[in-house]
Amino acid sequence: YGAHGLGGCYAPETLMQPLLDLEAAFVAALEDPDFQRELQAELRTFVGRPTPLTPAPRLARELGIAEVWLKREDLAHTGAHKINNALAQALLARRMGREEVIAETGAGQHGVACAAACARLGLRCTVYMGEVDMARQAPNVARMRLFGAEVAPVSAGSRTLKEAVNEALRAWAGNCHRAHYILGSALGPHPFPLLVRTFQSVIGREARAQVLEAAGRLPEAVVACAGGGSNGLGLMVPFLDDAVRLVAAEAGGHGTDPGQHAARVGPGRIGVLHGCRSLLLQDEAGWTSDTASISAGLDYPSLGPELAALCLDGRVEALRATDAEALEGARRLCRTEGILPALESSHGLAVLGRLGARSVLLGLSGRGDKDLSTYQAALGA
Ligand SMILES: CC/C=C(/N=C/c1c(COP(=O)(O)O)cnc(C)c1O)C(=O)O
Repeated sequence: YGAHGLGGCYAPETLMQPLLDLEAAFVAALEDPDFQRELQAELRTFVGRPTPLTPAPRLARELGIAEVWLKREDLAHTGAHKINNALAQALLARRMGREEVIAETGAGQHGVACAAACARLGLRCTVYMGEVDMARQAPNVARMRLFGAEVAPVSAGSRTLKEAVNEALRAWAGNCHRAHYILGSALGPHPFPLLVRTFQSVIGREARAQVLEAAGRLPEAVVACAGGGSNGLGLMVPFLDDAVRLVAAEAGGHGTDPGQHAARVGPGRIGVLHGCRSLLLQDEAGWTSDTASISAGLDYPSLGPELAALCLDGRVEALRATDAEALEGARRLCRTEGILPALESSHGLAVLGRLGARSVLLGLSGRGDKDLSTYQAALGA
């Protein structure tokens, strides 16, 4: 992707053929009317698409912005955008004759989405999740198990998303003829970044049509939080050729020193992690740095290669919101519009007031039920 040659397929020999098979199956499925018909029917009747584009006049007034629109992925089934990709990849897995799915999760939303899609399609599901994330997103662990998935605790390293991806990739490498690995963000070895952004771009196609219909023109700015980059790319890709500012909000954590945040644009340098070459938080010796964020879904040292390339090429502006600013963004949305956002989405809310834009469309990537204990502790709910 982009002038910096990001992306690629840095995978062990044993995964090369499964990745080639996946790319071929993906291309064939996209061209298969039956696959598309089933995917569209499931998105409509199981996921509940199209998700609404909600005007937020009271939030806008408090921020001094003329218009704020919210693309409501929090209202998709399981409570976040992750279901768009998980369902499509589960349909693809079944089409490839795979009987089981492996996945990683940080915030638990991707894990819940995979567990729900696998229950729906009759596939076995194993989700790898860091022990730290299992504690801070406990409601999602319960939901995965209720959907019949096995949640495999990961106790290595920082016990968050990075290690969960390591374990999921390792498990897939040892079982790649029977299992499909549903990678949850626009990351990983090719074709995963392409697959995920393609399946997530339904968000932006809907939002662009909805805002033209409701407002009669495009917004000045389109904003999304960025962990691996899937909800951001899904929302922004259909706007790439428009004269619209595109803004990605990264996790500013609780400081600017290495290990205190997960802001890759700026502090990150190009490196390889989890099969793809992209912006990566790393030390001088090239060891991946620790990260920190109040939101599990943004707490990851690398940014997906396509969104990283768009940032490096200047098409997407990367801003960062600290833990405290994200909490304030969540509090403000709750009080002005009666919507409880996921901590990840709250990073997008936190930057709206800084843009100097008259009209803004924000991707609300998920709901905040999973974060209630954090909100209660921080906001005294
Ligand atoms: C795949 C690991 C990321 C997860 N979630 C990331 C996430 C994100 C960040 O991931 P991207 O959209 O891929 O940047 C944003 N919003 C919500 C509600 C999220 O749950 C997860 O496991 O649920």
